[in-house]
Amino acid sequence: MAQRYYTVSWDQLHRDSKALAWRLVEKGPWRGIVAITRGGLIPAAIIARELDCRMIESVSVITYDEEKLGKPEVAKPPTAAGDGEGWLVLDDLVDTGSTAKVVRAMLPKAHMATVYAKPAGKPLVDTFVMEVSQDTWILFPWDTEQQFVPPIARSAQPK
Ligand SMILES: O=P(O)(O)OC[C@H]1O[C@H](OP(=O)(O)OP(=O)(O)O)[C@H](O)[C@@H]1O
Ligand code: HPA
Ligand SMILES: [Mg+2]
Repeated sequence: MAQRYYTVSWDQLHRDSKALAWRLVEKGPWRGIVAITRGGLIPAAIIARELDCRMIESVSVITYDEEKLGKPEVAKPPTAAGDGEGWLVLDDLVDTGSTAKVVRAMLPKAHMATVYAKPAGKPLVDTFVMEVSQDTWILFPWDTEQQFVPPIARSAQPK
C-alpha cells in the first residue's frame, strides 16, 4: 500500500491536462496522438481537443491490478503510428516507468508525455506537468467516489 494518497478531481485533471497541452503545442505539429489505455484516454481526449488533433490511435498496456505492480502485458499494440515519428504518446502518469518502457520499445521515435510523474519514471517521459513523490498513490476521479467521513474529533487518537 502507498504511504500517502493524492486526490485529483475532474476539475484539476482538466486544468493539468490543459497545462500539458500548452507545453505540447509548442513542440508540434503532431501527426496524431497515441493514447495508452485506459488511463491515458481521458487526458488524450482533452489534449486532442486543445491541439485540434483528430487522428487518435491507442495502445493498451496492463501493468497494475489495483495498486499491485505486475509485468506489463500489451493487450493491443498500436497499428497506425509506425516507429512513432511525429506522434505524441499520452498517458495519465508515469510511476515506475514499466509501461512507458514497453511503449517506447514499440514507438521509439514518438514523443512521450504524461500529466503526472513520479521520480523513478520521470526519465522515461519527454514532457510532464506535475511531479509527486514515489510513495504517493494518485487517486484519479474515475477510480474514486465521494463519501461520508467522520469528524476529525471522532477519529483522532486520544492523547
Ligand atoms: O509507470 P508504471 O509503473 O508502469 O505505471 C503507470 C501506468 O500504470 C497505470 O496503468 P494500469 O496498468 O493501471 O492500467 P489502466 O491504465 O488500464 O488502468 C497508469 O495508467 C499508467 O499507464
Ligand atoms: O499512483 C498511481 N495512481 C493510479 N494508478 C497508478 N498506476 C501506477 N501508479 C498509479
Ligand atoms: Mg495505464
